[in-house]
Amino acid sequence: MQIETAVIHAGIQEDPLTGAVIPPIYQTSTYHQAELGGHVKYEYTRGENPTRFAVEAVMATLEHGTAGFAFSSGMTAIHAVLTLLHSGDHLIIGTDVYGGTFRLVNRILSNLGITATAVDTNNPHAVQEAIQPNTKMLYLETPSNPLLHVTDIPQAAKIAHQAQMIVAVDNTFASPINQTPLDLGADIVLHSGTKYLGGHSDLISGFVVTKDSGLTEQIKFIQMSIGGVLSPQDSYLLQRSLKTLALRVERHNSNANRLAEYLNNHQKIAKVYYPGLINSPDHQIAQAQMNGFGGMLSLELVTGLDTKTFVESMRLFTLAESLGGVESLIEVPAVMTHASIPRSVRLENGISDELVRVSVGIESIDDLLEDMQQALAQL
Ligand SMILES: Cc1ncc(COP(=O)(O)O)c(C=O)c1O
Ligand SMILES: N[C@@H](CCSC[C@H](N)C(=O)O)C(=O)O
Repeated sequence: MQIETAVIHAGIQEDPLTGAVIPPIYQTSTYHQAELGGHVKYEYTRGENPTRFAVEAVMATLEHGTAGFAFSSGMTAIHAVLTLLHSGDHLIIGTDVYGGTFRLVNRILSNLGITATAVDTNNPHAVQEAIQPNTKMLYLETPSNPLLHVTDIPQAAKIAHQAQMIVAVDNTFASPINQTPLDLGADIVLHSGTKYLGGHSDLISGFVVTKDSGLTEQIKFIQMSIGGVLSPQDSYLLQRSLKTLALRVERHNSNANRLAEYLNNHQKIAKVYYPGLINSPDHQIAQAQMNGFGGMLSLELVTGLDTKTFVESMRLFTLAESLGGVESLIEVPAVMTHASIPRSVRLENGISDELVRVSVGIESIDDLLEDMQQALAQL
């Protein structure tokens, strides 16, 4: 089944009670047991809920896995994956990951005896050198937030697997339409479902997808034990959103490509970060492992131009955190999404104070270009 069909049909079974073609919202915390200990599949909603199961099944299909797990946020999904690690374990993580992931690893996991080394995950020597006898996981984000760096997943996974490490990939920026990491060697794929999967900036959610039965059992146990599951209402909304994922991402891709080309040739722009640009250092790898280059780009203005005036001059691009919704957003990572990373670390990793990140929506590209043009003209 092609992915454009899977987003609509995967995981859908007619409701056995009514024949409803859309999975109903089972807004219940618990289920009647006909006899003591006599439940078959559904016992308590933290563990089992048909509406959540339906969206989990779609995500497993879209990511080419065997099991999906829906969480109340992307951070809860990431936390569930990192809970596979135990005290004394070591983790290798990309230098350019979402600020909240950095904070979780460096300020929460570190208190639990789990250590981490941040490296450029696209540098095989750096990954190899960071491996310690107790290294259990390689955690990648590709394309990365906010610099859109691309990691060669098969190459990184090969090195990690030689050392018996688990490879987890945050696929939020790509979405399963543009990239399926499990096909490229990853063991676990995870998402902030708040972004492209939800697609309408109206809910917070997270997903984990696995294919190995051992990892599936472990994540299932962690999800049920820690909780943080996606509610039935949000599971329904997410499932509804997924039906248009392929269409939306196609438009995000083409709008971002057009905008990146425009900005790349603009005299007031010093640098554009977008893997779809032929002059991007990430272009070749992106082309090899992605079906589309995504709807996210970052830029830097030429020295001396005021970033604040620029972002505040936008009319259609809303100044706000988050990404992946139908509407275009703009933000400054240093003071917004990545403010939780200490400045020195941020600068060392290439995230300047002036970096601007753009989430290109699905509006008319002509209107988006016009808005960008008028904002740049203010400088
Ligand atoms: C790449 C990436 N992963 C994970 C997260 C965390 O997701 P959430 O905000 O849904 O918890 C975010 C943003 O928040 C993100 O940008
Ligand atoms: N203030 C929040 C930051 C949310 S960032 C949301 C999203 N990942 C993005 O990159 O836009 C926090 O500190 O967690």
